[in-house]
Amino acid sequence: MLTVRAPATSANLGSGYDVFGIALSGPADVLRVEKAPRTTLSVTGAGSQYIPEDPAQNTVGAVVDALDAPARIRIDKGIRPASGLGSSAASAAAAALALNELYDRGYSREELVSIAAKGEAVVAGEAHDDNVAPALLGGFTVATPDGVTHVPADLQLVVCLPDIVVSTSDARAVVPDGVRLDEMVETVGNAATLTAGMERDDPYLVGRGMRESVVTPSRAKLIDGYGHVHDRALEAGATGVTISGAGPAVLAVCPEGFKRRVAAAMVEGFDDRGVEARAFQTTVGEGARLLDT
Ligand SMILES: Nc1ncnc2c1ncn2[C@@H]1O[C@H](COP(=O)(O)OP(=O)(O)OP(=O)(O)O)[C@@H](O)[C@H]1O
Ligand SMILES: N[C@@H](CCO)C(=O)O
Repeated sequence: MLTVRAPATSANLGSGYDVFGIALSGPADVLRVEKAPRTTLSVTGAGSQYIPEDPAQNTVGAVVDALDAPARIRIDKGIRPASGLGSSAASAAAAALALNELYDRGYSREELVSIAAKGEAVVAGEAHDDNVAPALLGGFTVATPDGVTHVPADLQLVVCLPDIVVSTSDARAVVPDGVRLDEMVETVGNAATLTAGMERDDPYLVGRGMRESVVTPSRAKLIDGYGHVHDRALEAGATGVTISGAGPAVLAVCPEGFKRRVAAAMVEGFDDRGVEARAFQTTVGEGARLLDT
């Protein structure tokens, strides 16, 4: 039997819609796999009542098929589904790493990204690499159709998860079909600033580079209290705040020593609007890894 931990991830980072992602040091999913003549699945933990145990409807099923690796799989969810924290991607990434090892398939982590993305296609309808790439590689990732670029990064973060459910498909439905040239110029500038900030572990550059004015404002309407929480986090010292993935989680980048007060301000901000929320004080973290059993 093999046990694998795969982390939550935060996609987009504002200016990198469908391209940027980071691994978080927590929370995480844990998968246990052992060889079996046919695949069976059991799911426990956060939001498990909403996650199908039929392999055909779960992100890990497509990974099993892609690696031709039937197994008895137990998923312990640390990441609530429909959170904006890459819940479905974490299970897919963990399955890819675990089954590759269990069946000695010999794929590199980079190659496993597109295999894990097949799992994401099961729930999202189309394959996005921006959560599975950091879930497998860790750090900051830039996923484009030409491949994934990986940058190790060291940043202090808070993610605040309100008690609201936003499915990725609903959040994609509100994204505008096109952008104006001035909006494109602004986004390119911010995305470049963010990338330079990741290279330098600079929370001020990263925070500034997260600004984005096309996708984020459209999606903010799906998250009760988002504008207020955004402002409260900045007042508390965050250098940048945006929607994590498709939401409803909200991501804040913090200078050293500010996470506690930013986390409290974000939870209070949602509470001001009558929404329960919990905050995770975290960092940019490593990708999926095998655990000793
Ligand atoms: N192993 C799995 N873990 C979590 N959700 C799963 C899994 N397999 C299938 N699903 C389904 O995927 C959907 C959640 O995916 P969705 O992409 O909306 O959320 P997310 O992964 O938290 O978000 P995001 O991609 O925005 O970070 C739910 O309908 C859930 O039942
Ligand atoms: N880039 C994706 C992440 C969620 O799968 C989105 O924002 O819709």
